[in-house]
Amino acid sequence: MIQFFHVYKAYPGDPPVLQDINLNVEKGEFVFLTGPSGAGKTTLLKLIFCGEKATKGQILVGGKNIARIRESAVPYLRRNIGVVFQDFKLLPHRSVADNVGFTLDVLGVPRPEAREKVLRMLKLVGLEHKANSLPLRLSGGEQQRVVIARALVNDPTILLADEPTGNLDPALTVEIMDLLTDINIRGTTVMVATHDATLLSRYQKRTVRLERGLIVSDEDGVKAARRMLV
Ligand SMILES: Nc1ncnc2c1ncn2[C@@H]1O[C@H](COP(=O)(O)OP(=O)(O)OP(=O)(O)O)[C@@H](O)[C@H]1O
Repeated sequence: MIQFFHVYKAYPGDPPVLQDINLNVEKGEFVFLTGPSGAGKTTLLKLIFCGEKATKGQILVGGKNIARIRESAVPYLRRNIGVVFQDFKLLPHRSVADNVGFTLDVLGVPRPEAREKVLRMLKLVGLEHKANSLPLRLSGGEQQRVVIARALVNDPTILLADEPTGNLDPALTVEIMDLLTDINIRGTTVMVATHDATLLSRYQKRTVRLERGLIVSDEDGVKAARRMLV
């Protein structure tokens, strides 16, 4: 589903942010991406949805080489990828339903069909009763669930989440992680960047660790959780 072959990313004048990344994520997998601040987690996720371009190497997403993709083809790629990033904020003056349905509006999906999809997504994240509320009237955890519903409304095959529980207390963290696990069980390939060790040991998923732009380990869930305990 997602394959990296000898991928490098460097910004002009700086040492590489990612170096010789080789990674294979199968359809339906759940993968944690971890490592210290500045290790390159966000950058790696951005490469997958063409938020950044690789300097060198090949990246296949659903079999397509996206390192060489034309600018005009990027929106088509993104239809298959849901993104939960801190910098993609909710529109404060639009209702929860409008926020979730925004992409469908842009894509020209007919209103009744869009409405049905939005309600299905809000139900999935347990917020159908908040469809007409404004985002700021919701708790932090509820807002994050709206962000997840927005990322999923177009039925993407891949969900990328960058520190999705970053600002949440432990109870809400569990709520969001359970939701992501549920989405994964339904068939979506999920990648989550986090430096929260509690998440890694609690959820026991495949864990790829980055340090200074290099993959230093790639372990299945049980092994990764065991390592967290020593
Ligand atoms: N647009 C940019 N221009 C120059 N350097 C950048 C740019 N974006 C990221 N970097 C650098 O790339 C490195 C990796 O950043 P990245 O955000 O991917 O790390 P991260 O592991 O996600 O960190 P954090 O956990 O703090 O979010 C950092 O040193 C950062 O300063």
